[in-house]
Amino acid sequence: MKKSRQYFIRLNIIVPIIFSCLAILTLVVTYRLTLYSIDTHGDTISYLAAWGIAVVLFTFIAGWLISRTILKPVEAFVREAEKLPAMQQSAPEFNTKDELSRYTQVFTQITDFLSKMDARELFPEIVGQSKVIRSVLSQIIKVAPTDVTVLITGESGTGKELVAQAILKHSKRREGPYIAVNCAAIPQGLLESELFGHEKGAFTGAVSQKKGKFELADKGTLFLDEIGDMPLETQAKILRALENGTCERVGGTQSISFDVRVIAATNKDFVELIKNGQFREDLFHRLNVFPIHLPPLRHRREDIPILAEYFLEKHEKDIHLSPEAIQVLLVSPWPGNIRELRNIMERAAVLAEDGTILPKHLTGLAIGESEHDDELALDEGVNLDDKLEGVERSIIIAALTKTGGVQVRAAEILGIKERSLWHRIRKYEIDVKSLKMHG
Ligand SMILES: Nc1ncnc2c1ncn2[C@@H]1O[C@H](COP(=O)(O)OP(=O)(O)OP(=O)(O)O)[C@@H](O)[C@H]1O
Repeated sequence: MKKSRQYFIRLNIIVPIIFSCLAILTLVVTYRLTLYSIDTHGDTISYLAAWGIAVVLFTFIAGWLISRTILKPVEAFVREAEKLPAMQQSAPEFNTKDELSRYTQVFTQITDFLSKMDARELFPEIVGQSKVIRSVLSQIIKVAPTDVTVLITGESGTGKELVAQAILKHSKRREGPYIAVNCAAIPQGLLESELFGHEKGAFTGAVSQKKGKFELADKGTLFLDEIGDMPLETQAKILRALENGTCERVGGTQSISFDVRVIAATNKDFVELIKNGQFREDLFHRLNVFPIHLPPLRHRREDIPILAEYFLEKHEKDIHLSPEAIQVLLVSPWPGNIRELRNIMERAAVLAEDGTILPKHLTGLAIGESEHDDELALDEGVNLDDKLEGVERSIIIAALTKTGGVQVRAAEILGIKERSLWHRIRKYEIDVKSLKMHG
């Protein structure tokens, strides 16, 4: 049987071509008619008007037919999409708007849904649904498959190493070696020999030749943690090594090539370090190719209840947080960030005898020293509405976490109508499903 040939037609090219042809046709017909009327008839105006109306009608009908043909499959898609349970759950008001708004609404819902699904499926170990965490996940998706150097910044315990591992997991080098160096944990005198290796007898104690981390990470990834704590001389050597793709072992003369992707992290403020002459600006620029910043937990309080439930899930016993405990967690300053939250939850899980964590079980938490000042501080560019919305969002998430995502009960707790809660859930883009998952 003869195979029929298949063509791929791009709508965004074909539609403008069709309409351009129609416009050209209209111009040619009008021009011809004008000439014809002037040559043969005295009553030019009525002839022109009649033909003009005919041409306009023709163009309109042709345009309508074309757009119907194009929009028919779109309409069918939107109708089918609206029937999906996930869509009905999140948007029961599709029929209220005009056609264009309806299409826009459905497409926004679908893309939103897909992006969340994608991120959650790809990074199940990174918990959180704040805007900032979603933006971090989309940055990871973009940068992971490339060989670009990544600089992760953020306070201690914000998840920098977790993010570095997520990048590695989704990179082309995931099968290659992954070498992590904590630059702050290695004594200054030993750091260079750790990074670049040393030859036998290079210094007292160098009883044999040793490969450096750059060499060991060849064809893989080198994670330079706490890079802000690196001494200036080592910084100069790191810069040279990164620029040239080669290094020399301490006490050696031979140049060793390496093919390494660098991910660096620090909890220090580079602006301060550079200003104080503690960090080389050129090395900073060499590392800062793709920056990812992880804000402290107190700046993304909406993630606290989900993270807390996530850490409790790991516990064998069925343990839940009381609403009072959630409120306490929400106002704590969290200087140790997510690491501190994890530790507090682990301790509370042991202390909660009947499976419910109460405020008294949250031992070691800085209650009363709440850094509300941090949140409510009148820093430059403060926006009252944004701050209030952040607080409102956190309270709604706390209620939804408590009810395991059941909106009727959450609305009761909050003393608002279910419909009003639904509107707020949409406004703040709260992912109720993930609360069900972790609740
Ligand atoms: N978004 C998150 N979801 C789940 N667990 C998290 C998240 N962020 C951090 N954690 C957990 O918190 C702990 C601390 O994270 P991590 O070691 O990555 O922080 P860090 O920023 O590298 O800290 P440091 O600067 O002190 O080295 C780890 O147990 C990590 O798994």
